Amino acid sequence: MVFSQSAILREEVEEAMSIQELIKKPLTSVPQRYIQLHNNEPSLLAGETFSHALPTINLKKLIHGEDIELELEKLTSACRDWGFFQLVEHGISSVVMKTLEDEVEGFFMLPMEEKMKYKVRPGDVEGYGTVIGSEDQKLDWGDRLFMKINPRSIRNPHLFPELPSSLRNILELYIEELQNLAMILMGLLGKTLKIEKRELEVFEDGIQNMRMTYYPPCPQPELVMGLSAHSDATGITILNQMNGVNGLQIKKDGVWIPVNVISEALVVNIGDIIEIMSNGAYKSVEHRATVNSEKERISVAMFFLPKFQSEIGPAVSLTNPEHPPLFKRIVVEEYIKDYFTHNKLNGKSYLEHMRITDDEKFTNASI
Ligand SMILES: O=C(O)CCC(=O)C(=O)O
Ligand SMILES: [Fe+2]
Repeated sequence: MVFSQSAILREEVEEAMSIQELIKKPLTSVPQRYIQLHNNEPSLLAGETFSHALPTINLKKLIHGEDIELELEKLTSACRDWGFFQLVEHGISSVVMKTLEDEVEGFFMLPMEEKMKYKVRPGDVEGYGTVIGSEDQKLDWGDRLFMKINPRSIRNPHLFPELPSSLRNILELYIEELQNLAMILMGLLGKTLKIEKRELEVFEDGIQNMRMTYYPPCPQPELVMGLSAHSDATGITILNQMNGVNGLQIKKDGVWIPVNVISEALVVNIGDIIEIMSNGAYKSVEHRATVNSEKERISVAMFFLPKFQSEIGPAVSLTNPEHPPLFKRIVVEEYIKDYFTHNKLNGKSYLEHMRITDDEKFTNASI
């Protein structure tokens, strides 16, 4: 009796942790906990066209092309007008991309007992499954593994080091390649913003986190959200929509628009920290992941932040009496701690919390 009760309990826990487990039973309607009313916001449907497509940036042309100034101009407007772009010719080989896709898919196909070894532990933000804050919290339609990756000393011993070795090996390679790519991009962003080079040094050997997500098909996709609307609390994020299934949407001028997958392209987006450092010249953009009724979607997002002990705030080279700082200065460690207690995934609310209010401007001016 005790055994069967605990078996039921385990099943319930596993269902809350994993949509893959939930949909093993025949399911014609979505359980209440997953229903999120998001359809009252205007959005473009997949077939509809938006007057401009998300910009595509060619990294090779940006570095070795014939007209680098023109490419830099394209990058500037992509960051300023969109906060998001597709990156092609990024230098990550097709073999690495394909191996990673197979290995990440392999992870989500592991039996539940295996994946539960990595489950989010009480009070933790890392691991497999959803961080459940309260009983009435709405749940997203996606199974995730979130891990801190760099510096190595912050790797959680029961997560990355314990992953199947073939997944770990390809991840090590991908993590390093993306770290190099992120630094190249950061340098280019600095150039377009005219931020002094040393102000971006905070990103060298900075913090790198990773979220792998498996979004199973859903019988009523219009009622759920794969990943709720949020902006990323990062410098930049590099997203790999690895199995070619659409689902990402970004909010542009108040309208949700779909980002179509371009084979082997990576999607780069500006996070809250670059919005702060650029003093609002580049803005982080709200985005979300939708799901569909036919095919699972798999993505890996890599997040790049400055070093723990560094301080972030509007770049000194961008602020002057005509352009006063719009955001507070804060040490990264503090920023991250506050983020996880204050916000989670909730629009751009955390960035707003960093904004210097009119009252504070007045107080500062009167000191
Ligand atoms: O899976 C996606 O398309 C979006 C992922 C994302 O935005 C995130 O992990 O922060
Ligand atoms: Fe995101």
